[in-house]
Amino acid sequence: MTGHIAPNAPATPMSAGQQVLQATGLTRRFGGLIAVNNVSFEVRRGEIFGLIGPNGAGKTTLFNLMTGLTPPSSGTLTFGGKDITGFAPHRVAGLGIGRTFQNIRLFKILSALENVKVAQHARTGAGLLQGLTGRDRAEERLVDERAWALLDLVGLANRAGEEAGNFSYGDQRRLEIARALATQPQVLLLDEPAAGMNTSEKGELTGFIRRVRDEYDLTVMVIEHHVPLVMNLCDRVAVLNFGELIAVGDPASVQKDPKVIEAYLGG
Ligand SMILES: Nc1ncnc2c1ncn2[C@@H]1O[C@H](COP(=O)(O)OP(=O)(O)OP(=O)(O)O)[C@@H](O)[C@H]1O
Repeated sequence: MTGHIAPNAPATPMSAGQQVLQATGLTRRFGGLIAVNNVSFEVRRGEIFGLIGPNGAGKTTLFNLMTGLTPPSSGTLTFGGKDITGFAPHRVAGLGIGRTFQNIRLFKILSALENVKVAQHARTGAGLLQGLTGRDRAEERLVDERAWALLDLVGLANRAGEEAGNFSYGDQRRLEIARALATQPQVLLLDEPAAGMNTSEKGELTGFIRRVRDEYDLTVMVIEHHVPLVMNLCDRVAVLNFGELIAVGDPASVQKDPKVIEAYLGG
């Protein structure tokens, strides 16, 4: 593939299986509600790490804590051994943690290609206008080449000129992933990537996420309600319930855990 984007170089080189992210006692209160309660876990380099739990369990809040969108009430988060607790979203993104959102956040009136290009310029510090007009020709050519490569990866290169708002949910979610990859992450956080997808799109998602992980040398965290997909896709799964982490482990053991069955999976 041409125009492959090298992932961010970590501050300290990390090898497969080594811890990339570490949450220690992460807690977030909203008034009297504890949305995330003293959560500790680690994510290892190269793994696909699932996050499941009932509605309102705190999954998206945990992603928001990990990407700087919401500051924690207490606890710490390290990335590649560096303490990033309380860092603003642009700093977290700049260090190499990219994400997609549960509610799709594409620029609906921009084309697929423009959406990816804007994200690349956001990474290089240029604003939206510069993102669309470019700063110099050499850089613009590189940005263009990378954007096409990303659209190719997510299967949308033949629709590069179409407005994002016209795409199906499944295509919009794939475009969001291309846009997140344009920020050159080492870790990619996917918030409900299968939401709104039809059965065949869901069926293709596992292979697609694995391919993206392999091709871009990523670590992936994924929130997903579709249990068969999570169990098939993930190397390890964490389960939240009322803000608390009630289980972490490989899919088979998590599925058998009585606490998880009672809270989420049902009898
Ligand atoms: N900004 C906020 N202000 C107040 N309460 C919030 C805020 N964000 C989240 N909450 C509350 O925190 C709890 C956890 O919400 P969160 O969205 O993280 O859960 P979730 O597991 O992602 O749910 P879902 O599966 O439905 O998306 C919920 O009770 C929610 O209402």
